[in-house]
Amino acid sequence: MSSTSVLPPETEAAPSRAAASAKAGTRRDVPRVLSIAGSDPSGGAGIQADLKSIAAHGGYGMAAITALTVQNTQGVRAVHVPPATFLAQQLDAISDDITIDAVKIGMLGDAEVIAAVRSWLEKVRPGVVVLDPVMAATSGDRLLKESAEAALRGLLPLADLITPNLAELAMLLDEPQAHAWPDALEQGRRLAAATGATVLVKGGHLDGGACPDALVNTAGVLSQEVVVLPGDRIPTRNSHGTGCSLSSAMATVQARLGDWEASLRTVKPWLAGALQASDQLEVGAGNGPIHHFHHLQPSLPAGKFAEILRAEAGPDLAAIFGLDFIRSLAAGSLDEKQFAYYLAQDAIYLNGYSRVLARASAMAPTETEQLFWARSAQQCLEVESELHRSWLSTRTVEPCLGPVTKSYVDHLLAASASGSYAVLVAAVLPCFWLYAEVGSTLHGEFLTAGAPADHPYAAWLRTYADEDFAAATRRAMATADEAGRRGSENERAAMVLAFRQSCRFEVDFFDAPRLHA
Ligand SMILES: Nc1ncnc2c1ncn2[C@@H]1O[C@H](COP(=O)(O)OP(=O)(O)OP(=O)(O)O)[C@@H](O)[C@H]1O
Ligand SMILES: Cc1ncc(COP(=O)(O)O)c(N)n1
Repeated sequence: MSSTSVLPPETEAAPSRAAASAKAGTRRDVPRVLSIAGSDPSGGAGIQADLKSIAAHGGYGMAAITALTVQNTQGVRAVHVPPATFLAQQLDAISDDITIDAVKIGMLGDAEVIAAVRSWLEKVRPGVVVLDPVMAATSGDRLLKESAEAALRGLLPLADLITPNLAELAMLLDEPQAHAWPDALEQGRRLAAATGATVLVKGGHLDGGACPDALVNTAGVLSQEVVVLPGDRIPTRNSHGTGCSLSSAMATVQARLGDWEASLRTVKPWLAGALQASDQLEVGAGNGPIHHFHHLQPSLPAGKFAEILRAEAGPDLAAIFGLDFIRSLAAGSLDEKQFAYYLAQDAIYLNGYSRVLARASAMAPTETEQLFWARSAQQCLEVESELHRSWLSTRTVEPCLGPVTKSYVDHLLAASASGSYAVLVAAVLPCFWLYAEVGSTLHGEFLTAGAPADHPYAAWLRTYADEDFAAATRRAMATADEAGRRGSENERAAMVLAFRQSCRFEVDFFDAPRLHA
């Protein structure tokens, strides 16, 4: 974490329990997340938004209040900052007793509060620190005294992630505000270089229909120096508290995943859904709050989305069973050259598929799902090497990448770059599902025929009766069903499209030996 490198040696005191836990690389399914921020009694921003956002991402939320505001969706009427010593006591009371997996810092109000937070951070050194440098409310009212701006700048190197909007970014650098996205990214780079922290540059205040966000770093914690996540602007006035909600969600998800990119890829679609569903809340006449728990209102019952996918796959499954390759494999009359081509392409495909599943693991919202995809990715590589060791070692076949294999893997890689975990899960599903269906049908036919030992493909057909693979398939289907139920209409439509394209590739994959062997 960045604070390790910027803290002066004398502050490197005995690490707290929290720091020890972070150093050990502990990832928590239910992270304990502390928000240090101001109170918004109307519930849309500040501490109240943070606690909802932390809970929405499965964290255990805690709150130390820096300031009380008198505000609603239309504006801020007054601000009261209690003594900073009292805040310091609250912070100590929490860290004396509780291991803190992540901290989100929001409204700080004045320089005394900043000093109290600073000395607590230096003492406790939590594993994840997200700093949202709140200066003003959406309404324009100030939430940080101008005289405290220098103190806020001094706090930045203690953060792992800083999440300024365009105005805050400019203030922190003492530069004019950027209005074009490339200029904002340049400023993000300068802030990252000056602080050693990763910077989340937010496009919420850009003009136009796009609403991108980007992670910028200099410390090599991202896959690239700048990772941009594009996004469409959702036409709503209800943006009160988006910055608060985003930063506390990032703190929570980061404490679980330990990967800023994966965290943003999880949080950004959630935030878009929360903005999209904000109208349902009907709170206030000004800039209303977002719907933090929109994703907990599945519009489909359990199993329904899987049923929809099953219906979508029907024609492709029928097409597979009608293919010469499948019929002659079942009958034992398949040309050996075609079978060898199929095996070689399968090995190449599995290698690409494994990489895509590893990406699903990186994007998974829970550790359980992360583990499932990681195990599946590993199993692909094991099956690939088994293909080489036993099935391909006795055959002479050109190990070249066939056109269908290439297109199929390219399609999966595109889905993995879509930014949507749900779409990726839908895209990888047919390789589990259709393969399992084909396998169990062929295996059943083989058994019905008395499992003839002289069948030239008897050994291969027997591999189809794998209960572990059937269990993994059920798991992948349940994950897709869950992602579909929780997703928006648009996301479900994108899932169905990605799923159907993969089904089509499954058909083509089984037909490829006839055309290309
Ligand atoms: N209309 C919108 N449609 C989609 N995403 C949006 C919209 N407005 C803001 N966002 C997203 O909300 C997050 C907060 O961005 P913004 O630049 O508005 O920060 P902020 O000003 O700190 O937030 P706040 O509006 O709460 O003060 C970003 O992820 C941004 O992309
Ligand atoms: C206590 C508090 N903290 C932060 C904000 C900023 O949120 P927004 O810019 O969305 O109004 C706020 N309005 N109130």
